[in-house]
Amino acid sequence: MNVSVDSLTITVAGGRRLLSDVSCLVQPGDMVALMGPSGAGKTTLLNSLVGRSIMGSIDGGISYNGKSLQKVRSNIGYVTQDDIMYETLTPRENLTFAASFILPKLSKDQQKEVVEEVIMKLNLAKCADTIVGSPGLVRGISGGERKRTNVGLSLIGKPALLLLDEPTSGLDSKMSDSLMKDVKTVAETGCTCIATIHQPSEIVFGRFDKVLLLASGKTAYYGPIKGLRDSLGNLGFPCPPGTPLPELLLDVLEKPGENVDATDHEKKLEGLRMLTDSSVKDDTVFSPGGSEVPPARRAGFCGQLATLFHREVVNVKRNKTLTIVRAVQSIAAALLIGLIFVQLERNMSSIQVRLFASFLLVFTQFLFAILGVANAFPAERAVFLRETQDKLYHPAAFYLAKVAIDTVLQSTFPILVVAVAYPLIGLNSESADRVLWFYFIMAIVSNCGAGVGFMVSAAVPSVTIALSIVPGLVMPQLLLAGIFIKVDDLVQPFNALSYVMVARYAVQATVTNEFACTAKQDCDASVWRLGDPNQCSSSPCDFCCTAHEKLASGGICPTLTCDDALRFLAMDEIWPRGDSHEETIFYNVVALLCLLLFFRLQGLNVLMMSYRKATTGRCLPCRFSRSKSVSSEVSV
Ligand SMILES: Nc1ncnc2c1ncn2[C@@H]1O[C@H](COP(=O)(O)OP(=O)(O)OP(=O)(O)O)[C@@H](O)[C@H]1O
Repeated sequence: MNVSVDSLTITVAGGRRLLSDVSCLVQPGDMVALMGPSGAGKTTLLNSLVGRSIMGSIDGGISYNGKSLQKVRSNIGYVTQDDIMYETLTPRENLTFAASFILPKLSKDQQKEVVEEVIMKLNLAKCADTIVGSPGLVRGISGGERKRTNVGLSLIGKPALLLLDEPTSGLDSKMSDSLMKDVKTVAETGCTCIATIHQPSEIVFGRFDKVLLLASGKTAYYGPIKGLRDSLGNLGFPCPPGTPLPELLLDVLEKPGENVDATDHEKKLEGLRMLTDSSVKDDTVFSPGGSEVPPARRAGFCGQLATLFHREVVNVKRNKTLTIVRAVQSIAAALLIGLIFVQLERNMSSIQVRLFASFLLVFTQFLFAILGVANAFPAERAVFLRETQDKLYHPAAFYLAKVAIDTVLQSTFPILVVAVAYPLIGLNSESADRVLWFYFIMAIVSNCGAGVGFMVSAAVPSVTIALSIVPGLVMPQLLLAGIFIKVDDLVQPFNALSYVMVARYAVQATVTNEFACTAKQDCDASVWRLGDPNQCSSSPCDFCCTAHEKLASGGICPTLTCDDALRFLAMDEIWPRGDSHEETIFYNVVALLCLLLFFRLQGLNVLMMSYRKATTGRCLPCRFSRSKSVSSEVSV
């Protein structure tokens, strides 16, 4: 692909110019090194070339075979500086999933052939079936192999333009040379390659055809590398024999030392710029050209969804430890709560204790779910942002696949909790309905926790930030659930806030479920309200009084039936409430489902905002943005 950068100027707020009148023409098959001192504008230029988030006004433009970026975006491969990929998958699996997104028209066998070709081209055969791993955490492939896999992900679609951001950073000289040799092989197939590079060795530098030198956002030189050492010598720059050319170039761009005449140095730099100008202004070179590049087709929404779903299943299977930890956590919490509240008596004091036990079970599910997601998603967020910026799939497809698998997982853990804690505590098991309702409420709470966790972790870039936000979201659930103070007695705005608390509806539903008993025929209130506390255990009523309780209540047991218990807990004044226990449970479950839907939709909203922010520098779509600044995607 032919890339023509024409007087590109990027100005950010405050009038600072990141790039100033940068021009160059890169021909198909050229391998160009983008060099300059730190802060010279290399990354800014590379980001502009791929339309990544740049806040500022852009003058001039970039065309690709004479076309705009939008028309050719899918033909551009961008290798980010960080090797962002699924660490639980092998290089072959990462490449295979990429092929499913990028080459949907090809059969599975043809996609496999492309993957194998990339593996061969990048010398990945030896490590193709080893887990990528995470440096310092999970042993996996080497740094160089990760880097090559990262390059491979961009090569799957056979891009016509390959942009690499510091591909050799973190690699030793041997690995760097081996990688750039591989990139050269790609360039030789006609792919235009542009790479930012920091102090390459002479051998690595020699693999490039041209160099674009930037200094303070301006072009210092653009042209062939061959003969450059002689040109520098002719211009009067000192070129001691044996000094590597990249080092010489960076020295040339550095501010002159005290012993050097600044005007003379500036004159020499101008001479270097003149060399550039002669090649850029050459009409024959600047004419739009390059072979026609057909736009690469991406998979449709359903195809994306199927691949993402498959990848998520594999990812969850590989991340077994996380799932096991969450399961063990659920069982341990259920066991602990079950043993603390073991086999509650059916006396008055147990009424309040049943409320606490139900709340604790609900609360721990919420907490585990929110923490689990907030801990795990930020690592995936980086992959999501890279892949959506490369237009591999729509953010909604990613979210749907993720939510589908997550819903199954989040609904599984409460089974363990109910199986362990319910019989241990001796909660209402009058009928199977009671147990099923309890499980259903726990499952929704767990999903709500995951929904909130997702909203947080989709918004922020790191686990640390996500985890520091979580307590702020969990505390209100604890305080406004109606456990410590009845929700009706809460002062404003806490009362209003309690209407959006998962814990409020979960407690109301589980407590109503617990005290939804069938009235006992043999319970004669007139007898048992004044009855002998010593016979408490033989009371035919739902609840009886101990001697202390009777004494404290003035010699009368106020609570005998399940309905009395609900009145005692002020559950007869809750909102929402139906005419029967079943209706009340149902309405509270509907409220929980509404909250769940809200969290899940907000999760998608936050994910879309993160995607837009990474792509265009704005959170809102263009039609909602009042900003006058132009993003690279719009103007380039
Ligand atoms: N959005 C922005 N607003 C203001 N200044 C910015 C913005 N983005 C980048 N800069 C500044 O622009 C200059 C060029 O940044 P850039 O990242 O392109 O440099 P670089 O040549 O890639 O540097 P390095 O080699 O250190 O990565 C830097 O001084 C940077 O601080």
